[in-house]
Amino acid sequence: MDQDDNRVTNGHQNGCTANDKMKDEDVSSETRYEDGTVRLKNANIELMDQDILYHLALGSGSHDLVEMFGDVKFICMGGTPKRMEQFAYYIMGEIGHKLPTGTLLQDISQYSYRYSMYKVGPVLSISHGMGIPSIGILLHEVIKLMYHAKVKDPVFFRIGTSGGIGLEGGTVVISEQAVDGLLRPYYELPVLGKLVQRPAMLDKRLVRELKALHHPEDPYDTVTGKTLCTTDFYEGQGRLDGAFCDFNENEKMAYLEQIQKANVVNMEMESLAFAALTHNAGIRSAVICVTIVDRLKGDQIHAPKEVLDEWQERPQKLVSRYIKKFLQTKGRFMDSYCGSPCVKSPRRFKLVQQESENYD
Ligand SMILES: O=P(O)(O)O[C@H]1O[C@H](CO)[C@@H](O)[C@H]1O
Ligand SMILES: O=c1cc[nH]c(=O)[nH]1
Repeated sequence: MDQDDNRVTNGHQNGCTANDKMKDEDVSSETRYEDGTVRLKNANIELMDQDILYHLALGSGSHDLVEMFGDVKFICMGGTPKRMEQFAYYIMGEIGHKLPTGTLLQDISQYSYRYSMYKVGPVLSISHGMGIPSIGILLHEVIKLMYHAKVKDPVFFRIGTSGGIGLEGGTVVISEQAVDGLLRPYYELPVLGKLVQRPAMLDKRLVRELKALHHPEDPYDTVTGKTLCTTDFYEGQGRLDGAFCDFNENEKMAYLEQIQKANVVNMEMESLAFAALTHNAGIRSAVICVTIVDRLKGDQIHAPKEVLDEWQERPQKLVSRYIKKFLQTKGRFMDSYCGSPCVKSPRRFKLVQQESENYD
C-alpha cells in the first residue's frame, strides 16, 4: 500500500500543517471548559464508570483526584526518578513549601513501578523514562489526570539532558520546535493501520518568557533552537559507538552538519511526543534540556558525575524561576498548599498507600 494513501493528519480536523502556530484559539472549547479546566478530546472517558490510570497507580474511582491534584498548575517531567525527586525537594525550598512536621515527600506512583510522581503544592514532578513510547503513555495518563482533577490551564515542562550540536557541554537549550530524525516537525504514529501525524508545536510565548529568565551572571549560555528527537540513542543519533554501525565518520559528520544548517541545536528522545501531545491537548508546554556532550566533537559522555549533576540542575533553575515568578505574580504563595494530601503524614500516607496497593 502506498504510504501516502495511508496517512491522515489528526488533532485538527481541518488538517493542521506543520507550520501552524500555537495560537490562543488553540486553547479552545475543544480542550477547555468555560472555567478553564481541562477538557478531553475523547468523549469515551466521560461515559466510563471509572478511569484507571494504570501506569500512575491512580484511578478516578479509587482516589479523590480533585482533592489530591485540584490545585496543580505546573507539571515538570524528566527522565529519571532520582532527578525528579531531587527537583521536588529543590522546588519545595524555592517556593517555600512546608511539609507537615515529621513527613516526607511521597512517591505517589511508587506502586506502579513505572514512573515516580511527587507533589509539592502546585507542582507535580514526574519521571518519564526513556523515549517516546514511555513519555507518550505517561502523557495520556497525566492529561487525563488533569481532566479528572479539574486542573485549570496547566503548564507542562520537560527538564532533560541532550546532545548539543555545536554547543559546549552545560549549555541550556529551550526548544522552539521539535523535529524527528528526518527533520519533520510532527509526531507520526500508526493508529488503526493508518499513520496519524500530529504537529510537534511548543508554546512560543513560553520560550520567550523562559529565555528572559536567564541571568547575565549565569556561568553558561541559554539558547533557543530546534530539537531533533530520535527513537534511539546510538544509530538514531548518528553515533559511531553503538553495538552496530553501518556508516563512517564522514557520513556521520555530513548528517550532523545537515541538521545544524536546519537550525537544530540539540538532540534527545522525547520532545516530539511531548510537544505533539500537549499541543493536541491545548496545553502550553516547553522543553528545556542541558547539553552534556557536543556531538560535533564526539559521541561518548566524558563529563564526570559531579559535573553532570550540576549541569542537570540548570534547566531546573530556569523552570523554578518561572514558577516562582508566576506564584509571586498571582500572589498565591505556598502556605496554602501545606495541607497537600500527597505527603507521607502517617495517617494520609497509610490511606494513599492502601489505595495505591490496590494496583500492585
Ligand atoms: O535526560 P533525560 O531527560 O532522561 O533525556 C535524555 O536522556 C536519555 C538518553 O540518555 C533520553 O531519554 C534523552 O531524551
Ligand atoms: O547525546 C545525547 C545526550 C543525552 N540524551 C540524548 O538523547 N543524546
